[in-house]
Amino acid sequence: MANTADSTNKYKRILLKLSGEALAGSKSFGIDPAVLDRMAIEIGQLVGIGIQIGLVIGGGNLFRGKELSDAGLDRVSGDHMGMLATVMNAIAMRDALERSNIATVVMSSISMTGVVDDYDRRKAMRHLSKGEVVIFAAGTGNPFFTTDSAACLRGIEIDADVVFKATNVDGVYDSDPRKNPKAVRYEQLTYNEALEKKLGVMDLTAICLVRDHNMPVRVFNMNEPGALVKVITDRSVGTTMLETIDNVK
Ligand SMILES: Nc1ncnc2c1ncn2[C@@H]1O[C@H](COP(=O)(O)OP(=O)(O)O)[C@@H](O)[C@H]1O
Ligand SMILES: O=c1ccn([C@@H]2O[C@H](COP(=O)(O)OP(=O)(O)O)[C@@H](O)[C@H]2O)c(=O)[nH]1
Repeated sequence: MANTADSTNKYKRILLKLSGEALAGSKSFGIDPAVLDRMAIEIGQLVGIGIQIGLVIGGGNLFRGKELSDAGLDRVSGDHMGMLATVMNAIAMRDALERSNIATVVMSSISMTGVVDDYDRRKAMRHLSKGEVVIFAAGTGNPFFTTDSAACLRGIEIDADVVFKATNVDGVYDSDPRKNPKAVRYEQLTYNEALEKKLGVMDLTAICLVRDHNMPVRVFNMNEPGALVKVITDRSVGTTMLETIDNVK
């Protein structure tokens, strides 16, 4: 793993996963420019304190392969559309970051010459080392995967200290908090517990990947202003998924 930075900075390099839905804000489809700008400002605050950021953005605000397939489309075609949706979100985020004067590169798992760069791990590492934000678009490039898996994969590849999954709930609960108001949030949770209990906050493929490579994951709510800086500086925010429970406070 990348070395942690000085004592004021717990993390040197992170992989941040934003769901596509988060970009839609209060709308059910598309991109809310105000949300994009808020996220760009928060990402800029982390860049400002020297944290290197790899970003994976979902596509659920535009297309999801499973939903298209439920509506009658071929699943692989639907997944291709879902991956292209993540590229559109990545371009929108690059635009917002660059308007905030944050150097940003989009690297796609599916070639799109002249629009975004191809994914190349070594080039990505060089951009990150220079303090540029790298947005990894088009998921893993393969159908039947999710952008959570892509985030875990890229996080491991770029030697991130941690994968942050920004979502619309406050962390991982013992059951779905949107269905069970009495659900209890975990502060920490082992990968195996999440797998055994089939906790639905992240797909099982992604959890197996982080477990096998011992990559910590922190799940937190991005809907409140300042959430990103808070989760970086306060370890009690959200839920940390890791190999064994760590009692050091
Ligand atoms: N045990 C759980 N803890 C937390 N969230 C859960 C759990 N089980 C299911 N969920 C659901 O997971 C969702 C967050 O996952 P996310 O990937 O951001 O959304 P989506 O799957 O809609 O793209 C929440 O909206 C929540 O309802
Ligand atoms: O490696 C990947 C990543 C994503 N997708 C497709 O892209 C869609 C959008 O990604 P996701 O559902 O993970 O977005 P999020 O829920 O995070 O917004 C998925 O539903 C899949 O159809 C895919 O086929 N392979």
